[in-house]
This record gives sequence, C-alpha cells and structure tokens, in this order.
Amino acid sequence: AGQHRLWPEIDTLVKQQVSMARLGVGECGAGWQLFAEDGEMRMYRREEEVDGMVVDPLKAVHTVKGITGHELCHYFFKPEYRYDWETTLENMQVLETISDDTLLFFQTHKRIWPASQRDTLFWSHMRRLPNDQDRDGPDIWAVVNNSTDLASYPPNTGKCVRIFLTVCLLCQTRIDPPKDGAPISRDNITCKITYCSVVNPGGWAPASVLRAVYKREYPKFLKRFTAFVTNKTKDKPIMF
Ligand SMILES: CCCCCc1ccc(-c2ccc(S(=O)(=O)CCO)cc2)cc1[C@H]1C[C@H]1c1ccccn1
Repeated sequence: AGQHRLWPEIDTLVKQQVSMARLGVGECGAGWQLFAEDGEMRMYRREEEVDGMVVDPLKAVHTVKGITGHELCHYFFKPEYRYDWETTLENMQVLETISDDTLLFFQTHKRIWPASQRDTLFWSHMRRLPNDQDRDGPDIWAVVNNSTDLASYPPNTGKCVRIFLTVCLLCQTRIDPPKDGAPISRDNITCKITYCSVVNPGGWAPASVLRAVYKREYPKFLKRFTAFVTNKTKDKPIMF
C-alpha cells in the first residue's frame, strides 16, 4: 500500500519523541521541577509560555509491577478502552484508521471552569522499538499522539477552543526470571514508564488556572490509567 500523507511526519516525530523520552530528567535540559510525587511516580514540569500562554512541558516517570510496556501501550492506544481511564474526556471519535498502528482521533474534553471547553484532533501511532542499548533486553514500546489539521474539522468553529498537543508514552519492560526456572509470571515483570506531554491550550486561559488544572489532572490521569491496565491484565496471559 502507498504511504499515507502523514507517514513522513509520523516517522520523524516518533523517532524524535522517543529519543527525548529516553533521556533522564537531568539530561534533557535544565529547569525541570518536581511537582508531584506518589510512590514510584515522579512528575516534572518546566514553566514555559508561548505568546503569554502556559505550555509547560511535562515529563512523568513511573514504575509499575506486573504489566508489560506492550500492554500499557495497547490500552493507551486502542480507542475502545479510552472512556474507562481518560478522566477529562467528553467525546471521542476515530476519524480515520490510517493503518493498524495509526489512528486519527477527534476528542472533546470536559469544560474546566472558568476556561472554555477544548477539543483536540491528533494522529496516534503505536510502535515497538528495538532496544538498541541492551541487546538482549526486552523491547521498548511507544505511543505518540500529535495534533494535526483536517480540512473537514477546522479549529475554533464551534463551541470548543482547539488545543494542540504532543504526547509520548514510552514503556520499557524488565523481566527478572524466577531462580528455579519456573515460567515467567506477572510477579517477575516490571514496566518503566515515561510520559511526556506538551499541551498548548489554544485560546487564552489564566496561567494560574492552567497550572492548577495540570497539577490536579496529570497525577490523577497516570495513576488511574496504570491502575486500569493492572486491573485489565491481572487475569490475562502476559502480552510481551
Ligand atoms: C483549561 C484546560 C485546557 C486543557 C484541557 C485539556 C485537554 C486535553 C488534554 C489531554 C488530551 C489528550 C491526552 S493523551 O495523553 O493524548 C490521551 C488521549 O486522551 C492527554 C491530555 C489535557 C487537558 C488538561 C486538562 C488537563 C489534563 C491533563 C491530563 C489528563 C487530562 N487532562
């Protein structure tokens, strides 16, 4: 099949996002401040404004036992599960199935007073990456979501302000095989998660409101999402 019009952009951005996500917080530029901590979860942000709008880049790292990176990316990518874990979602549509690992989404998110309601239009791509650092280590899985335009969905024509986002969920699975040569169970696997996002709110919203919203919503999202995947997979065979 011929290449989709978005393929070059997707391939370039996925490689760029993954290499950024693999950098530790200390390595990818100064100015990261820890703003939330919960068990193994650490959330960092950099305070950045574009045209007076808060676009604080966010980087979260988390470690979850008993699930694989493939499973996390699967439940993050597939539309049929999204209403189960995405707290601020009001409506979600798949506008185009570009390929079996690339979808085009249109979403409206619940209004967050006093800002106006937001919608977002983005491509979403899921990919397994070779683990080039640790040859025999388990693979790395990633999902990248990136805002895009579509003539039939022009921004800011209805009730919602269009937001622009780039999101990368990068997951690496660690397997600690049992000593006695028993088959690998969920007790022997751990997933290291890096979630990076930059959300441009589109229209003006008070910096204090946006920062309060992010501080509340991001930790809630990552905890709820990982709990959902843990619960969904606990009685299923391991998807490596
Ligand atoms: C005045 C508020 C303006 C911004 C509102 C808004 C819209 C979309 C989004 C968002 C859209 C997509 C993604 S995702 O990771 O690609 C998954 C697929 O849904 C993630 C977050 C975020 C927020 C901000 C609420 C904030 C917030 C932060 C984490 C989770 C939920 N809400």
